[in-house]
Amino acid sequence: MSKLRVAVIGAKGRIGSEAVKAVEAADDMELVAELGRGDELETLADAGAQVAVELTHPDSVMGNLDFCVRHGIHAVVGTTGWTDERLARLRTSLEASPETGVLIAPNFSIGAVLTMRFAQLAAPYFESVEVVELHHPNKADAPSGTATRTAQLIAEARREAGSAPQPDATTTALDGARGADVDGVPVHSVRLRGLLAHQEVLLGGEGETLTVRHDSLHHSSFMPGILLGARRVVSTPGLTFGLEHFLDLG
Ligand SMILES: NC(=O)c1ccc[n+]([C@@H]2O[C@H](COP(=O)([O-])OP(=O)(O)OC[C@H]3O[C@@H](n4cnc5c(N)ncnc54)[C@H](O)[C@@H]3O)[C@@H](O)[C@H]2O)c1
Ligand SMILES: O=C(O)C1=N[C@H](C(=O)O)CCC1
Repeated sequence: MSKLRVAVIGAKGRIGSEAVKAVEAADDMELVAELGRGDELETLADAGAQVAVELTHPDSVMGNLDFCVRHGIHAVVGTTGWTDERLARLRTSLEASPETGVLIAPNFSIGAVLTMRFAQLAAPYFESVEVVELHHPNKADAPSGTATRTAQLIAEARREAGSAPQPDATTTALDGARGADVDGVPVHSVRLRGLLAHQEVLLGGEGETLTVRHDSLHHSSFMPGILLGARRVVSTPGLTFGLEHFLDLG
């Protein structure tokens, strides 16, 4: 069977360099291009890439995806900073290339995907829910893509269950003290040397609390998700948001 021809954009970065090694080590894949900042995107087409793994920066991702979609190159995207407006632009460009698939995964680690699912399940059963995400200080965006998605899923679950607004008697607060408001869920961002990517979802009810915590301790935690994404995206046209759609979580 022929190998899947995979390119990595952002190949010299923290996660990109790990992705290069993971693709090289995968028996069913061939690494056909490694692009860094300033490299010509035409290289992707010249190399015959079927899938581009996009791991760059929120300022770069839209241009890179625009090229991929226009050239029918499927994409697996880990870069964060997604807004409704950006997603709408991407959906519009995909309409002109209906056979192309793009997977955007706020987090490729199975533990983080499960954290999101557990939080979503638990959220309607507790009065209070807050998200704390903790990352290395070189991260460009806050809150993290994972925390933003987690908060959105929590808010959706609470809306569907008809949950009351969260109790919060705060009338005086320093700017930022109560975190960012994502769909009514407070999200707090910590940036600390020594950390990689961590998240806690704190849930509180009468006389009890529940904490769901996930820690990515090494970039290798993201690799099985990236490889799975590359294998699946080639037969999944259109936009898929979240790795959970490629996992059988029941
Ligand atoms: N979804 C996930 O599971 C996951 C996990 C880790 C990181 N990330 C995200 O991936 C992105 C990269 O993270 P990082 O920690 O590796 O950052 P990084 O700064 O270490 O690496 C990014 C690399 O991309 C390069 N780059 C920037 N613009 C480019 C362009 N136009 N073309 C080619 N290369 C370009 C940079 O020079 C750099 O080498 C961030 O958005 C981060 O949040 C996602
Ligand atoms: O290191 C990063 O940057 C990460 N970004 C993603 C996010 O914003 O959620 C995933 C975890 C690592």
